Amino acid sequence: MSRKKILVTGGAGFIGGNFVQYMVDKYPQYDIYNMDLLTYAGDLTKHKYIETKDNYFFIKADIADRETILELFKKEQFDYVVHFAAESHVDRSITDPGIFVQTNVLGTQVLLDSSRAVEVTKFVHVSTDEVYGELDFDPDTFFTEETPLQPNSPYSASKASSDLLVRAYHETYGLPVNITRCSNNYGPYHFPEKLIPLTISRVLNDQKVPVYGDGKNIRDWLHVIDHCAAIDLVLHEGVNGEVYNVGGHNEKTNLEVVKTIIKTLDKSKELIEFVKDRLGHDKRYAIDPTKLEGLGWQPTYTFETGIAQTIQWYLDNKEWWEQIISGDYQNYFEKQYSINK
Ligand SMILES: Cc1cn([C@H]2C[C@H](O)[C@@H](COP(=O)(O)OP(=O)(O)O[C@H]3O[C@H](C)C(=O)[C@H](O)[C@H]3O)O2)c(=O)[nH]c1=O
Repeated sequence: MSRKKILVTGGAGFIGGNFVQYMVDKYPQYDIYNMDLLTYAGDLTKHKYIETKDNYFFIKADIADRETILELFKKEQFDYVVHFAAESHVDRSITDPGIFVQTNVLGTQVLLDSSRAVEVTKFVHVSTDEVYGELDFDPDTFFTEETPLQPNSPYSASKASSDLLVRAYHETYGLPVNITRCSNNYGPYHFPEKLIPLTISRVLNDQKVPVYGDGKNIRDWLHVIDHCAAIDLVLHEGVNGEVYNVGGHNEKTNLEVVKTIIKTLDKSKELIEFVKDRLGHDKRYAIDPTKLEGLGWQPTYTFETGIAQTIQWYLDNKEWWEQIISGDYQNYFEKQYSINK
């Protein structure tokens, strides 16, 4: 039997990158193709260790480049596609929504057409709980797979649009798909524009941490490795056409998260700086993962164990994030900071 070919889009990013490493290690019998455009959030230095492995391949390409992608699919005849590639930062979508439509919506449609052309065995579309909109602060309410889509930001609207295209390709053409919708991920290689790595890196450098609004917005934190295990499970066991929510049952206010990091690093709360709120800032995300648990998934990290491991990782891998924050990122941060001031 020939070896299975798995295409992972966005495998130079945070979640996709962790997934590529997870799959290369776990499945020597699969060939893992990491396809990424290497935009500002993509970096290959994280893959040094797997680059020497026989079952890892890298392709630089733009998912929205129809001709190139279709040609590539015809040449490689991928068996499975796991689609992470996306513009993912909500703040950036508020200042520059166009690229989110181009990559997240158009790019997904190109991949769907290409997957149809070579009749892939499975297309897993990695999405987000933000497509459901926001919950209020009632702790007994959760997003389920039946919650209507009510995205609020240009980012979540672009992800909801791509989810609907994936659904439509299943309904119309019978493409074997799954959609996964995760809560907020954290862990190694998280790009420092996002709350947790931004806080860790700034606190380590004794710099102020901007907290939007009153800091009471709630996110449900999921360790990236638990997320990778969930996607692996859905890839192999997911029922075609189904959506699976992935959440860690770790709801925290942003202020709790920031204070935990400051305390763990033994720094002062004076570093917290309350700034203007994000436009259309969703109040609360929380996921009911019962359906996925039915396939046998359980998170292995609590927020407490996961954040301790993550902080330690950032302490041990200063070189990785220092090289990022000293580049173009600095301009981005200053611009964003002045918007929020
Ligand atoms: C960057 C930043 C954020 N925040 C607040 C805003 C949010 O309430 C919370 C987390 O923000 P972040 O931008 O890290 O993540 P979300 O906007 O929740 O979205 C993230 O989780 C979902 C599931 C995805 O799908 C997104 O791709 C992913 O970026 O902290 C601050 O208070 N200060 C800051 O400097």
